[in-house]
Amino acid sequence: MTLSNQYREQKADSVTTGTPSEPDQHAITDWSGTVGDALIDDPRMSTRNVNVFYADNQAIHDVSLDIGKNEVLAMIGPSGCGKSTFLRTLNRMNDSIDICRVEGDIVLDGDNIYDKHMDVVALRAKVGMVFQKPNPFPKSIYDNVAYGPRIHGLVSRRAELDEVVETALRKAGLWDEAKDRLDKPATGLSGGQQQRLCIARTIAISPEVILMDEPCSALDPIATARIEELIAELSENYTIAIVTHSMQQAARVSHRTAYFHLGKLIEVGATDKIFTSPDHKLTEDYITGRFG
Ligand SMILES: Nc1ncnc2c1ncn2[C@@H]1O[C@H](COP(=O)(O)OP(=O)(O)OP(=O)(O)O)[C@@H](O)[C@H]1O
Repeated sequence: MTLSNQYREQKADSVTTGTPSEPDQHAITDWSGTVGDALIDDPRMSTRNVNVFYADNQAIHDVSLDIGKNEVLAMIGPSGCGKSTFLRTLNRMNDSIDICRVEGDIVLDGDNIYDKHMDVVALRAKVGMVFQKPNPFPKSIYDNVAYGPRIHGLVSRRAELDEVVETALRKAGLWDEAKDRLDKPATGLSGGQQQRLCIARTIAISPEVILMDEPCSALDPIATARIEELIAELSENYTIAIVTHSMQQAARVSHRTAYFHLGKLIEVGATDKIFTSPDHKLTEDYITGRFG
């Protein structure tokens, strides 16, 4: 066989199999389970043997992970590894995707959140979510924050509602900037202020857990720093799980870090350890920038 024919055959082979002719250094070859401290004592939320499918495509493989009380857990990993999919299972946001199927146990306060008797509206009040792009309602600043307490019937009198709104805005670090314009449209706030408003909206219904899916990706460095400070303050009262593409951000804000790769939870541990001496080669390759 001539060299050029050999090359053509190799290339055809790599195209039909979808794999490069060199072995993929980042494939998971010797899978023997998650490395590190995925399970902890007295967690706020527990997930066991979670598998997630989009039709026939399995996006999450057998993930078992606990999230502690007053803990900030960062989820990192290359694009498409399943971070957002896993995060969204924690308050059943995936329910809105017809082709999505979740298997396994996810427990909050002793209840499996996928139990058929689970009240999903009540669940989402306990497990709130902040999205990548700030998404205030087209209403006033006040009404954005008051919306949740009103629909969940948490307050009966206007004075009580005023107090809930003020407390949530204070906790979200937005009170001083917003107090003189509470009746103005929320869409008039800057991007960073809108994201803090969305955090205030989440806090206003007293959740136990706050899920954050790349909450700073649409923000400038100053607004990002403000949200990161806020995450540290909020962790005194809430459990926070955050998906981030920024390893610096994960290192700055989280107590524990979970590294996902091709839908598997490769390694979990104290953030300092994950970023200085990870045990798994794939974690090391990712945090040292060899891929991702
Ligand atoms: N709505 C959907 N329908 C079908 N497949 C989906 C859907 N959402 C995600 N997936 C698939 O699930 C896998 C994991 O995607 P996911 O968005 O959870 O990854 P990710 O790690 O959060 O990625 P990124 O960092 O790029 O946001 C990918 O293969 C993706 O194509």
